[in-house]
Amino acid sequence: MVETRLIDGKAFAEGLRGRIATEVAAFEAATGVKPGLAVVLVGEDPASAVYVRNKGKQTLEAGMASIEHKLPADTAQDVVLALVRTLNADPTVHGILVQLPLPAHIDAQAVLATIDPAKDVDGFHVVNAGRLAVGLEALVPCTPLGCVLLLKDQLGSLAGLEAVVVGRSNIVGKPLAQLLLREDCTVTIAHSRTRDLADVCRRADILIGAVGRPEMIRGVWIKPGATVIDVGINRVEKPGGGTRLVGDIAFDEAQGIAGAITPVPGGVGPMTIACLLQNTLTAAKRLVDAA
Ligand SMILES: Nc1nc2c(c(=O)[nH]1)N[C@@H](CN(C=O)c1ccc(C(=O)N[C@@H](CCC(=O)O)C(=O)O)cc1)CN2
Repeated sequence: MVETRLIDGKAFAEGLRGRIATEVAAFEAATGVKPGLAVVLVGEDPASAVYVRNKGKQTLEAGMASIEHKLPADTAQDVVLALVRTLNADPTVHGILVQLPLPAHIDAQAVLATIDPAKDVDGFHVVNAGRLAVGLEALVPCTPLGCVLLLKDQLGSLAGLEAVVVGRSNIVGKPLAQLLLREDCTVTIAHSRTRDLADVCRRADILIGAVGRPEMIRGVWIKPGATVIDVGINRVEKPGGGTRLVGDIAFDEAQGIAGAITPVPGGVGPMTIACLLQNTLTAAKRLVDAA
């Protein structure tokens, strides 16, 4: 039985946001440029509205400019594309983010492909995905970046460690596997259709749950002492009524087996917005250097 440490993503993200604010102030003093982040929200999804509000608030707290565009759910795709093109051409905007999911009538890939890759602070554009895959400088997706920052803080060097990523989304699973490869991990991408998933997970020194299924990864699937990162944010019914958030990992079962684990909430989630701010500053620096 090992003692399982809790990885406090909320505290880590707070510290990171403080360091970013210091860097933003120094950058603005040196260049006269205030980094600007434009966020586009289409529709009234309540969770997305909360995330966008938090992004705006934390952007301002970091000393950057926040530009919000809220469009009704029935906005035509061409209108969204035209807005993105306007933001691409706006020199006061250094980062552009279109909140996902988009309403069903809008082709998300078409919208993401319209964002200038130099301002693509979500790192979802195929140019940034490709640059990450071939080892070139890229803007990288925020949630995977947050996972790697937490892992390096816990473990130092990740070189040679066996990492299993359960989940193959373009937003988390695939870019996270690329980032872990860049850290010299031995990486397996598994998913809900992987044969003998429990055995595959048991190989992992680093186990990542990013499959979007509540508590699918059981405690007995975890190698004793492994570092476990839970990317899942699933809202489930409570027995007595109401709802609560759970991750993709059965958190209670992991106690006494995992060496360390992120909680949900308060683990990976807060790192997503902190890394978005980091990417916005990086994009602003590169755009100013390139001008
Ligand atoms: N364009 C994007 N869309 C979406 C992204 C993204 O990175 N870019 N990720 C998610 C939503 N998201 C940010 O946009 C996000 C999700 C969760 C959190 C977070 O801090 N979660 C808290 C719990 C919050 C709650 O109580 O519901 C936590 O885990 O502690 C931040 C950002 C999908 N869309």
